[in-house]
Amino acid sequence: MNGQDAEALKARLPQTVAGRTRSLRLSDGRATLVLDATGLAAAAREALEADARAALAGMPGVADVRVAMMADKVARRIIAVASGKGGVGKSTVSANLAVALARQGRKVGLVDADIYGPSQARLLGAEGMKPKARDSKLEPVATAWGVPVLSMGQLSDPGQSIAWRGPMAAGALTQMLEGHWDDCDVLVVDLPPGTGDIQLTMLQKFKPAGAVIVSTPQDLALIDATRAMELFDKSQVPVIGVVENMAGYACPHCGEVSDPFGSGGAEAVAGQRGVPFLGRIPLDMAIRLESDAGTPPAAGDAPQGQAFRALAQRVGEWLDRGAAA
Ligand SMILES: Nc1ncnc2c1ncn2[C@@H]1O[C@H](COP(=O)(O)OP(=O)(O)OP(=O)(O)O)[C@@H](O)[C@H]1O
Repeated sequence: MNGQDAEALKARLPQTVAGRTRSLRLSDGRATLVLDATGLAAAAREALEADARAALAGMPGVADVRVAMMADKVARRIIAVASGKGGVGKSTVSANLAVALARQGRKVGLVDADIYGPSQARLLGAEGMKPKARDSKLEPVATAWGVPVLSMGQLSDPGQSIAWRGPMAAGALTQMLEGHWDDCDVLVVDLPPGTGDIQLTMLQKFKPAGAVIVSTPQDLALIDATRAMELFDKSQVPVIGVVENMAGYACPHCGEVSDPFGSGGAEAVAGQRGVPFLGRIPLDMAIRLESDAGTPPAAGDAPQGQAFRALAQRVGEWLDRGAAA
């Protein structure tokens, strides 16, 4: 082994590789390089490794190249799904976004923080399953879709109406977010509508990496969506974009598409605020029926899952851009 030779090789590495080099050894013509891939998305990691191999292979005294990649534990990123108004389909979007992101091969968990109507256990077919506690932390409930879930609904008995007041709700949110999420690197959080205590706890204690805003095309929903965006802006949480739900209704009998709530409003609002428009999800009977049955449309390949898969594609690209930055 020759330390000086290794130093000479290191000096000739391109800057992108040198900046991530943890160690480089040269022994009997074999260069062994350890790279720090912390925070890099898969494609960026592969590109880094290819650059390193190409650079070392052409250097004097190198007959063989070994590259090892290591990464510090990547911080878990929270995606908050929010709306200004109730009933716009925020829970449906959260569940399907989480399932579609998991289908991309990501480790995704779902937190249902909707104190007014926790519905994630039903949407993911995990109704009646109670999380256990281990080392005084909650163990998320596994679902058939590879997305573990913790929900406000699981923390109270079914049918028991709980008046979650501020501190109690904030405590429950904290318990859920501090659960055993193990290898989940993305947590989708279904927030209650509006701008109340849960939102404040979320923003102050567990700052989300970004927020997805759900709105229907109605004017009223759009005004409220703008308010929700302002809250995230004030807290310097980037708005990943706006989704328009229940846009366009295809009549199951004649196929004619109508727009019961108007159309295009969410895209216009996104444009005004300079945030991306993430797409339209049609008002589709199949979405409601599958959601009620606990089989999220995004888990299948039928057309009613398409808009959710497209949404997850855009959110996934946003996550990868953040990871590579
Ligand atoms: N694109 C859609 N097509 C058809 N039905 C939908 C669609 N999106 C949501 N729904 C239905 O609308 C109802 C309300 O949706 P959801 O519970 O997701 O809304 P929410 O915004 O989370 O409501 P809340 O604020 O009450 O929690 C549900 O019955 C759901 O199945």
